[in-house]
This record gives sequence, C-alpha cells and structure tokens, in this order.
Amino acid sequence: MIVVEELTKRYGPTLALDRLSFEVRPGVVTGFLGPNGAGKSTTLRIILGLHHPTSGRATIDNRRYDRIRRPMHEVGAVLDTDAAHPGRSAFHHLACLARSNGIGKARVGAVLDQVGLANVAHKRVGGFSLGMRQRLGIAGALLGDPAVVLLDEPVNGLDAAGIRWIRSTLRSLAAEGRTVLLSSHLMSEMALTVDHVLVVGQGRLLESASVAEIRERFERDVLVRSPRADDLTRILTGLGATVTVGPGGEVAVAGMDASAIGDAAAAASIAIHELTPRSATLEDVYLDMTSKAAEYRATKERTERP
Ligand SMILES: Nc1ncnc2c1ncn2[C@@H]1O[C@H](COP(=O)(O)OP(=O)(O)OP(=O)(O)O)[C@@H](O)[C@H]1O
Repeated sequence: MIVVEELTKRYGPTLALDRLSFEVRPGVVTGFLGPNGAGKSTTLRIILGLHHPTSGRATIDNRRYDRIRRPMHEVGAVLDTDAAHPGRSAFHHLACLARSNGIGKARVGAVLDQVGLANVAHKRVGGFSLGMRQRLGIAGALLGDPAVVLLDEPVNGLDAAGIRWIRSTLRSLAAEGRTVLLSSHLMSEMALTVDHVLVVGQGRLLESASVAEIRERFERDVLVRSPRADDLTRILTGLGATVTVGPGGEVAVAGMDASAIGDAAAAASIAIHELTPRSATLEDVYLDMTSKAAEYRATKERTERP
C-alpha cells in the first residue's frame, strides 16, 4: 500500500504539489491521472525517494523509500523507457541490474519470458522499438518480484498491440495481489486499463474513485423514442422523472433508469422504439474536473496577488 500524506513540493516559485493526499491499495490497478504539469511525475519521484518533498510524506507499506533495505524486492518502477544502454543486449542490461541488486541470474530469464522478450534477449537494446523498450523497462521493474509496481506514462506512444499487452500485464500483476500505480494524462487510455483513478490537477487531488463509480455518478439520462411520446412524457413526469422533449420528438428522461421507463411504458401499453442510457464519457468528466481546477487556481492566484 502506498500512502501519500499532505505532500507539498515547491520548485522555486512553482507550487508543483499542494497538500496532496491519497492511498493506493493492493490488488487493483490504479491510474494516476492529470494533465501535463499536474504533478504526477513529481509525486512518483517523491514516492521513489528521488526528490524530497517541501513538506508531507510518502510511504510504501509504512516506510519511506530510503528506509527500505532491498528496494528492488519491494518496489519496481519504470520512469523512463530509455534507461538501458543502447549498446547492451536486453539480457546483459537485466543481468547487470540483477547483479548490482543481489538478485540471482535465474530471474533474468524468468522476467524476459514474462514480458515476451526471450527471443530477442541477446539483441542490442539500441535496435528495440518503443514497445520493446517499454517491455524491457517492466522486466527490470519485476526483477526483484516486488509487491509494488510504479509506471510513469507506460502507454504513451505505444501502438494498439503494445497497449493491449500493458493492460493485460498490469491486470495480472494486480490479480497477484500487487499494488500497481500508473500515470497518464489521457483518460481514454486509462478507462480500459485501470480499476481506480486518482485525478490530480494543479498539484491537488480532484478525485479518488473507481472507474465504475465515476461512470455511475455521471450517468446523464435515457433517450427514449416512442410514437406516443406525449402520453409517455405525462406518465414519466407523474412518476417523478424530469422529461425534456427534443426537436425530433425524442424524449430525454433524467431521474429514472431505462428498465423503470420500459416497465412504465409497458404497463400503459405504449410502444417504445428506442431506449438508450446516455452517460457523459469519462473523458468529458475528466476534462470538466481538470479545467475547473485550473480556473480555481487562476482565480485564487489573482485574488491573493498583492
Ligand atoms: N525539476 C524541476 N524544476 C522546476 N520545476 C519543475 C521540476 N519538475 C517539475 N517542475 C514543475 O512542477 C510542475 C509539475 O510537474 P510534473 O512533471 O510533476 O507534472 P506531470 O503531471 O508529471 O506532467 P507531465 O504529464 O507533463 O509529465 C510543473 O509546473 C513543472 O513545470
């Protein structure tokens, strides 16, 4: 479990993190989401002890990263896909990492198999595609069989097959009970990959919820088409729904779900030609949240300026 408490980070005049707090639980894939400059990399770097917070703290299973005796056995991270020397083979790169962290050579073969690079193990990393370098980064992160895996923008620039591979790999790591946190600035990439999202904007936590919760919360209305739209509108309004009739005679119903609308129509023998629940896309919700945070920050800075 990763716990971030009241984390604040200033780089000179820039407030990168503003009392950010959240928890990342094991067994689920958690997405750390926010627009460029929101503070995602800064947070990951602080969790990994690479940067010091101005105040607040980040712990992994109750310890700060620099107190962990054998870090590769507890936390695997990929911050940069170009971490391997281009002249080395994948095997050589991983063998060096393993040796310097007291990990047996047998793990090198095991992780190369796990990420699907066994057949190119002895090829130079310089000739690898972005997808292969990403796999190699993940192989390195898994060398110590860690309970916590952190990935910064792992799907950035990957093709569809690469994204599918990352998704299934992260799902199986979480299913093994590991804590998996990955950052992204694109909600569309996250929606199919993660179970839980932490949304940050301007260094603050804007949301911590499961993807299902967010979808449910922002479910908007149900579109209904019926040859007896007027009668149906009267019945649904009587049942407490808010009904808006569109220009083409279609009816948008809020406050009632599709099955209740269908039952009410059937009870009155009203034919239904279409019944479509409409939700705001996760992308809409995310853009709305982050743009509100940007407006709030701009207003706050204007009013606080002497
Ligand atoms: N070493 C640094 N020195 C000065 N400012 C920095 C430094 N690192 C980050 N920042 C600033 O802190 C803020 C947060 O940056 P950070 O890289 O953490 O955001 P991010 O969410 O990871 O963005 P991206 O998606 O673009 O990687 C930004 O305003 C950035 O310019």
